[in-house]
Amino acid sequence: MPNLQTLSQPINPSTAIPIDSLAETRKQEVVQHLKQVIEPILKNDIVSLGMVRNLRVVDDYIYLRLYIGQYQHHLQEQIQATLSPLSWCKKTYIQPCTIPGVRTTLAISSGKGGVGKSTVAVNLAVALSLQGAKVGLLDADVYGPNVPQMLGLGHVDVQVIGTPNGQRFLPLEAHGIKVMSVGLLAEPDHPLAWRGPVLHKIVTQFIQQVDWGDLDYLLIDLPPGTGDAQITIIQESPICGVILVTTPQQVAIADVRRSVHMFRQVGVPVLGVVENMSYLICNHSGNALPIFGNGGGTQLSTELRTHLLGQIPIEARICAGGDIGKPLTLTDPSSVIGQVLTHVAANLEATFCSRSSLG
Ligand SMILES: Nc1ncnc2c1ncn2[C@@H]1O[C@H](COP(=O)(O)OP(=O)(O)OP(=O)(O)O)[C@@H](O)[C@H]1O
Repeated sequence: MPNLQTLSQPINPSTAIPIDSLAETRKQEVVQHLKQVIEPILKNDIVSLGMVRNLRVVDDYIYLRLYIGQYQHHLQEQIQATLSPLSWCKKTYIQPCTIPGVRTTLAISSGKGGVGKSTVAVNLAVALSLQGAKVGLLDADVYGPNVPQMLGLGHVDVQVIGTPNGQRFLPLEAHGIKVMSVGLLAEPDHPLAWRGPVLHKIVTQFIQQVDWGDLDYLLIDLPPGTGDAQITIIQESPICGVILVTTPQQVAIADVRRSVHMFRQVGVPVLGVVENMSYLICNHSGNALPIFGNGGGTQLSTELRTHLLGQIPIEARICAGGDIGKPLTLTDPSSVIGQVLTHVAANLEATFCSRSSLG
């Protein structure tokens, strides 16, 4: 183990190189080596994919967290092999972070509340499921957990079961999608008044302690914004990418910009932006009316060099579908939201294609 005392000494007398600067140089060297490890399905290196986090070099030892899905454990051996030529490195400690049974974890996020993040999450889960994927939806929106209602689930007591790995929450099921929500852990109609370390502990347990079985995709519906809760969830989950939801108006766009910077700082790839409530089709003229402004999603995706994944109109049936627990993508896949999210789901399948390429 490294001599932790050296951390408090700014100078290594033998080399006269400041310890901090030596560690930083070594860290950069490690990063360059790690960039040679390519994830075979995503065809990109594990650093750019945000799979390596909390990388530290202490003395002659390397520590890192590796955020992986089920079936990516082989990357650990590759990392060890890639780092073995570093002559100064006595040992690499890899802490694998995974959600048991889950191949691909994706987050749905928004800069501000009420823009339709949960609506998109629920309908995207349905679209993926209609394409044959096994899908789970984790409603981690501690400020407004609406997913159970949007999928027609009333307030049911969550069952806890014993597994070889300890006690686990049993997810509910709706329309073929496995569902777990922070809202189910609280009294109905009561706010979830968790803050600081308590919030951190509960959210961390919540992410790790659900018995999902085998899933191709776990979608995490994040709380809106860039506060403590979001950062904890992002840091504790093996999220492979995030889809941001916004409305076209400038205040919403400004908040999404902040979110994108947060994700990039933590190293989570932003897959693209879905613009919701983009326009309203006028019953009389049939024209598209840009109620919340025009071009915000396009402007944002150009500015932040990310993709505009689709534009969803304001439609009463989307709202009604959420209220009665029957997502419009399920009841009318040819609706605009159905088409947009089917297209997004097909792109996700093409990118993460877990079923076709892995056993
Ligand atoms: N395209 C749309 N057309 C009509 N109504 C919509 C549309 N998208 C969302 N809604 C409605 O807007 C409301 C807010 O949507 P939703 O709960 O999905 O937003 P959210 O961003 O997840 O909110 P929160 O931040 O509170 O979690 C809901 O009543 C939903 O049915």
